[in-house]
Amino acid sequence: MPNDSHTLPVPDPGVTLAQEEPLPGASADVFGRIAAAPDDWALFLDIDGTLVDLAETPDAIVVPPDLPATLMALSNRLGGALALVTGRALHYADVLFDPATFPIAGLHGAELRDQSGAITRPEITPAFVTLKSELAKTIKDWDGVLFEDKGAAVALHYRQAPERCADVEQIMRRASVAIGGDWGLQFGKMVVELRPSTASKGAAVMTFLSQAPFEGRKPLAIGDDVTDEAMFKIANAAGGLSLRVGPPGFETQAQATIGSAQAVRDALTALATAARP
Ligand SMILES: O=P(O)(O)OC[C@H]1O[C@H](O[C@H]2O[C@H](CO)[C@@H](O)[C@H](O)[C@H]2O)[C@H](O)[C@@H](O)[C@@H]1O
Repeated sequence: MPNDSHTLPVPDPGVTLAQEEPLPGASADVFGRIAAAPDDWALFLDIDGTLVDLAETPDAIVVPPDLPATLMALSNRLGGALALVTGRALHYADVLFDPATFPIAGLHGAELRDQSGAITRPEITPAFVTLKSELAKTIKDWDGVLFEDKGAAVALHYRQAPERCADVEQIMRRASVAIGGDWGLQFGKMVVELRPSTASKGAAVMTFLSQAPFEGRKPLAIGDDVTDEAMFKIANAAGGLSLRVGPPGFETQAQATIGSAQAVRDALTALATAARP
């Protein structure tokens, strides 16, 4: 009996080309290309602002109940070539998608767990532990400023106190000078972080691409923030595709944009459930 479901296009969730002249290999039909050849592609997915909507605080995000299973189905479809690449600490990200687990890079690439489950983690020095506790003490009376201890990284969030932006930047710049070159500043959405200076989402994507089951596949990187630019660059250089979540018009290395985290989820769901060609 003929099965022509593979001829049904994967719905285009509103992908917009970032450039007037698309880069070679870029296409508005990003997800359709993957649906047509799932064995050729690997997916690298940011979490906050990409898989889940941004929220007032890091703990207030809502993971849609069907998202872990959707990602697992998609991972199976791609032969396991799906990795999360996040600024969150690895253990925190795992909890979000429990019981599903994936290869993952945490702390903007400083931590990495590969397909075999092997984990690499940066050292947390006593000096960094002391610095974190001094930061926590300094901001304890700053209403609305949140301290996020991520182990080998630390974040100060000012989403609930935007008027504290300059104070947060200043204290983190000072902390960066105090701790020295092993840690670097990472700016993000209403947040300033100190993360291991070797951390790079681009380097993490490169590491994954050198290993099974990612090796030999073209990467699609999807993200929404400054930290994701490094993985866009690597995905482009590797002959893959890159999508930035948000409206068009931002300066970005991404080849195209997609409107929202909801649009990303819809596209991934369609991809996970589309019939195999
Ligand atoms: O690389 P990502 O997976 O996008 O992680 C980046 C940072 O995400 C989290 O902070 C951001 O999301 C929060 C929840 O929506 C929001 O309240 C905050 O303002 C955002 O900056 C996370 O808390 C950080 O550790 C990540 O580095």
